[in-house]
Amino acid sequence: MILDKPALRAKLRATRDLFAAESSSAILAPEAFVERLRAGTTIATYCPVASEADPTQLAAAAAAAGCKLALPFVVDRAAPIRFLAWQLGEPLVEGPFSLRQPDPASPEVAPDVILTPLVGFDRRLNRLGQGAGHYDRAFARYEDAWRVGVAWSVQEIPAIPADIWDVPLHAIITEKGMLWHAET
Ligand SMILES: Nc1nc2c(c(=O)[nH]1)N(C=O)[C@@H](CNc1ccc(C(=O)N[C@@H](CCC(=O)O)C(=O)O)cc1)CN2
Ligand SMILES: Nc1ncnc2c1ncn2[C@@H]1O[C@H](COP(=O)(O)OP(=O)(O)OP(=O)(O)O)[C@@H](O)[C@H]1O
Repeated sequence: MILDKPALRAKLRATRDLFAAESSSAILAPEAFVERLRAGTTIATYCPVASEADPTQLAAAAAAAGCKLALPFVVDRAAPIRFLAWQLGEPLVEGPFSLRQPDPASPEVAPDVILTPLVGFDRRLNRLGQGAGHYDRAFARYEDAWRVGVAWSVQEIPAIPADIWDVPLHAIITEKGMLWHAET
């Protein structure tokens, strides 16, 4: 079992690249996800880069349910991300790490649901991210938000080595469906 996070990240990114190159699956919105969406609440989604799973169908389901959308805005590794209001189809600007981001003049919003990109996950809903702590810090700031990871099923490994600051997810959605503990 690989225990150090940088080595795990490299292995999982390679697995993800291979899977995305060969597969034409899409991430669809599971019923249990749609049922939890409430009109007027704010859902943070993300714009996928490279071989990341695409959350567009989840964001579209949220918009159809009357939710407001937001996207993360990142300046660099050190600064925390901020969630800015955004609507499907609204223009994006180039950001660091090849990201496409919302207009920086958009208002900052507090998300009720955070759709979270990830590099790896395990069945206990631990996640491994990019290593900058951007989502770990967002989870600490918005501790009441519903934390939903979005990934390809091949990104699952038996156990993610968790550090004390790692906050587990409430649910993970892959092309195979939603993994969650119903009580959360
Ligand atoms: N699509 C997307 N948006 C996101 C994230 C993400 O992981 N994916 N973030 C998550 O925190 C935040 C941005 N933070 C990031 C921090 C580090 C790297 C990074 O080190 N990227 C690597 C390449 C990664 C790869 O090949 O998958 C690099 O640029 O070398 C990327 C994003 C917010 N927005
Ligand atoms: N709540 C927090 N406040 C400040 N720094 C934090 C917090 N949580 C994590 N960090 C910092 O973020 C860095 C990255 O952590 P880690 O390698 O666990 O990220 P990750 O699991 O890849 O997740 P992420 O997607 O959030 O980057 C660590 O240096 C850690 O100290």
